[in-house]
Amino acid sequence: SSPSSHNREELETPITRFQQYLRFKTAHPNPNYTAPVSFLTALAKSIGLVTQSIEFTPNKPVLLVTWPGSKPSLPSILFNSHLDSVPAEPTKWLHPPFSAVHTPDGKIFARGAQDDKCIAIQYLEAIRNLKSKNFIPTRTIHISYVPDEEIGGFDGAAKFVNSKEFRHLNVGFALDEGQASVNDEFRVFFADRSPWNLIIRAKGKPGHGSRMYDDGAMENLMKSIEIISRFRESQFDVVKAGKAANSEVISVNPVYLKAGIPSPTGFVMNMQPSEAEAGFDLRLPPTADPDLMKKRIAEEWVPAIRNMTYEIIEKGPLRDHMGRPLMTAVDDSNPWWGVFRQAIAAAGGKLAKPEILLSTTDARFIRQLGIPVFGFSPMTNTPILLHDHNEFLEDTVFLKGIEVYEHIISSLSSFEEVHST
Ligand code: MET
Ligand SMILES: [Zn+2]
Ligand SMILES: [Zn+2]
Repeated sequence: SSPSSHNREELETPITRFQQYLRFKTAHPNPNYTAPVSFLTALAKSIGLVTQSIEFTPNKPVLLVTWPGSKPSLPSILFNSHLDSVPAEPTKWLHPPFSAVHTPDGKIFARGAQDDKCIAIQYLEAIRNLKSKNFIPTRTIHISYVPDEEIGGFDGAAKFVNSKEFRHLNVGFALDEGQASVNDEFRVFFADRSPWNLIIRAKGKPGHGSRMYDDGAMENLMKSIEIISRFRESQFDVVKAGKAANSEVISVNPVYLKAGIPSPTGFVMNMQPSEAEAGFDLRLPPTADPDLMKKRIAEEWVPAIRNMTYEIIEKGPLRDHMGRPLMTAVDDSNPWWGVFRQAIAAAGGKLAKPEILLSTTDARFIRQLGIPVFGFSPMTNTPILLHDHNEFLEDTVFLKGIEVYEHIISSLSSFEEVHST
């Protein structure tokens, strides 16, 4: 090869490959999927892995990377990550969010550094290292890179897991993204909370801004907001009293308000509008009763007598194919739990008590099939910055994660005792 390409190879490291992947503009509402899929395909091929790109929705590819095992009849292990990112507000960042600046103190700044482009590259780098140590997997290892997780996954993971292609993978156990840990213990997640979007629309009597009267649209909406705030406080109090983790209660947060009569300078100030709308992000832990929640919304939060309508958009399943809450067992009934725990120990890591994830991932679609899944992103001593400004990951944490996945991949793929799921 030419001297310049030789130099380039020497300059390429796991960190620079991570930076390259971070630079693709994968933020919604217009994520670029083509470029990162080409990049990952080339990277996987350079390691000697098999790749396949499938479009279940036009222009929304799922990239599947495979390392065949020596006993391909055994259920396989799947490592999932999503290609897309949430948007970033560049003016509020120290470094441009898609520049992947590596600072002298070792931080790599980028939207997606934690959520979840780190694991995308770590999976491949771990396999590269295992291959160079001549490790032969027993079970087949698959990596999936899916689109649209951040907007619900319906054109991504949801379609993928319900495809014949997915059935043919014969997945016995899967890992998906987790969340950073602020201390030195790795966190592992056995369930997600399920997201609901609640939209409340109020109608009411319009009138002069100076008048106080009943049944105005704003008045009606504000009453709902007050009642919802009290529910929010009751849930938060349980957390503050130390009786439950944040992820074990029902959260509800207002995410938008829409009302008022626009004027060239802002809003008309002396008119009470006849329509008002508010949007809420709700998250239900797997133990929550969805019917009770719906009754509460209908009877307490948005009673029809107050001239309001509402819409609940359930963004994903709450129960599996057997009607059970979507939770992966973290005891001896799940043999993968022991294998996973031992792999973390072998990597010199400490594991925190298994948790429910505060937010939501594509893992819920895989769990719905009855396949055990853990959420796991190896980031210790790291502030939790997903969806925040100045998202970063430290180089040493990223590199340690590769080592952790080497242990995980080798342990899981060598585990032979479970012959069916
Ligand atoms: C609304 S589906 C999940 C999207 C994103 N991962 C979240 O937790 O908000
Ligand atoms: Zn994510
Ligand atoms: Zn996210």
